Amino acid sequence: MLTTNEIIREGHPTLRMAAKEVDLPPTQEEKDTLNEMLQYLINSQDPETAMKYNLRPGVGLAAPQINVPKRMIAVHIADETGKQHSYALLNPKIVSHSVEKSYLTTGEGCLSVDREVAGFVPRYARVTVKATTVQGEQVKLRLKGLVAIVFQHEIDHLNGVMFYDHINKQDPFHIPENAVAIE
Ligand SMILES: OCN(O)CCCc1ccccc1
Ligand code: NI
Repeated sequence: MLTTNEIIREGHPTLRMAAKEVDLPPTQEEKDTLNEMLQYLINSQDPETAMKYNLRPGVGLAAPQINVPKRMIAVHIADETGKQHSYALLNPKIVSHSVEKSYLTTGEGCLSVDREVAGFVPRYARVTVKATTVQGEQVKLRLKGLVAIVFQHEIDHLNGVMFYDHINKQDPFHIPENAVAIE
């Protein structure tokens, strides 16, 4: 089972690499890895399991974070109605996005970053993502709100981008032009 120890931290070169597209259909090993990434998120959000295995909670995980430079991401997150959504995706791609921006009012963190980095991270308010699920189906997801932010954070990892790369150096708490604040 994946634990937080397997997550590489900033400074590790893999976090700054462009991850490689996964040839379809994925190998059994690739499917297992992606399912383990999703299971990590589910475990990390269960208080008992997180306590038992000392798991740092996360809502998303990208394969480069476990030193696998492949274009695979997992997201496990509740929406505003409290409904849990799980995604285990191969080769996710943002195919279109809003002009409008959004930002998480708490700022962002990262399982690969063992420090607080203050500041707002400008994101697209809405994104359309095309991907292949671990079960092999093509999906087209139209996302907004927190899940849209998480997807952008994860897809950034596939391109060697860290959340703090987006923070305004002159004014970290600069609010992007008429951006949507996500609590
Ligand atoms: O790459 C995922 N990971 O480092 C866990 C944190 C996920 C995350 C946290 C805040 C805003 C967007 C995404
Ligand atoms: Ni991250």
